[in-house]
Amino acid sequence: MRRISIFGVTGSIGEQTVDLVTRAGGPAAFDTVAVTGGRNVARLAAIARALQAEIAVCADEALLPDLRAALDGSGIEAAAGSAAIAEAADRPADWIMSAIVGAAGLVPGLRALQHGTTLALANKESLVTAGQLLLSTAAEQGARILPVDSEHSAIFQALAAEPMAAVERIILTASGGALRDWPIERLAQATVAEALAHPNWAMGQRITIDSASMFNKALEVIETREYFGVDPDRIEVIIHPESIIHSMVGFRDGALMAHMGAPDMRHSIGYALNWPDRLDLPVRRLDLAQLAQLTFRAPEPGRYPALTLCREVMRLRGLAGAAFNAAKEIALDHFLAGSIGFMDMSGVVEDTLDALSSCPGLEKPVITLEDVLAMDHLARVRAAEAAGRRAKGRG
Ligand SMILES: NC(=O)C1=CN([C@@H]2O[C@H](COP(=O)(O)OP(=O)(O)OC[C@H]3O[C@@H](n4cnc5c(N)ncnc54)[C@H](OP(=O)(O)O)[C@@H]3O)[C@@H](O)[C@H]2O)C=CC1
Ligand SMILES: CC(=O)[C@@H](O)[C@H](O)COP(=O)(O)O
Ligand SMILES: [Mn+2]
Repeated sequence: MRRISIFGVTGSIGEQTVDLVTRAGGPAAFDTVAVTGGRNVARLAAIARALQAEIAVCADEALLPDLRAALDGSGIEAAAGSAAIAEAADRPADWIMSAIVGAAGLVPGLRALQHGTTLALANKESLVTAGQLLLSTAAEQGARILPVDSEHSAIFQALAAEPMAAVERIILTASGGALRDWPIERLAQATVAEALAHPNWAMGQRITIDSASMFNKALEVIETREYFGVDPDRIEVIIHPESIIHSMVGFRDGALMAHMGAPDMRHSIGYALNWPDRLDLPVRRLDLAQLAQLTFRAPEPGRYPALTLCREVMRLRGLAGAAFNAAKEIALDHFLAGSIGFMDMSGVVEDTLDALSSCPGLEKPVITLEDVLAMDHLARVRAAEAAGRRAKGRG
């Protein structure tokens, strides 16, 4: 039986992975090694019991007594803290779902690859912060990274029978997010609740706000560059409000191959879970006559400064991705806390990249985990300062 672990099991991607594992038969179909969560220990323990996991780990050390109590009598081990989450990735497994949100997902994913484990990667932040490191580790260990992000799963599937030499361009589709039809001058006033009203996808809070600002798409452009090794000039973004086409690959003969389906992450999660096979999945089938039309429009740069910023990050490479992601995470924390406005998020990221521009190592060609973690820390400090200045300016 295949041994699997699910990191970030209590989140949106984690729960959808549990749904598919459960539909496949749960403990009768998979040996679950580790499940990890952040703070929701009641749900973490319930999933661990249902899947009969060996160990459940929560990120918050203060919640270990609660997790132990919730697992009492089950025989399932309990642990807590980021080191314990990383150690859970050392436990032998065949397949690991990486669905922790943010840069916290990097170390467990890297540890899994160091053991040669197949990594189903939803945590795009790992590729943005340390793409070279993840890919070189996977290559050294003969481990496979299977993309779970819907766009990258779509591209991966379109490329299954084609060499990269045949690729002319990659077109990432974007819904445009909750505020796509707002007048640009109103965006600065957008509230958290307004930015959370995603038109098509039900996702975690952070990625949903990132979708509205298109920081999500900016991360995905970098993710595409890292994962598929394509030149940034060959990566395009198009707004496709229906989110039916999940991305497209353009080939040198002019053909465009589009991956279509209902906006349901269980497709790309299930594809990665069953790969290299294609098995039945419980996703809605498209009724094209009912859909009738698919529409597209170019993103306006003034509405989505993140899409411009990611181009500079790709020009710099090295540790710029780690700085960009960390600054974005801090800017998002401040927006969620109400201390800065919606459009200040891109301002904070831009200020942080400017403040770090003379930093030795930003363009370092070969990066280590220590380099990445140091840059992540420094960028968080600079971004907090930048957010503080903007908060004062508002007050
Ligand atoms: N949701 C989606 O449809 C998509 C998501 N992704 C990517 O997948 C990843 C997960 O997204 P999503 O499921 O939406 O996020 P959620 O916020 O729904 O879930 C995040 C998960 O990570 C856990 N977590 C939070 N902080 C930490 C931490 N510091 N250390 C360890 N675990 C932590 C949470 O635990 P708890 O809740 O218990 O606190 C939860 O299990 C992200 O990288 C996102 O960009 C990509 C494409 C689509
Ligand atoms: C489902 C998924 O992969 C998300 O990353 C999605 O891309 C979010 O939607 P938009 O970023 O297109 O709004
Ligand atoms: Mn995506």
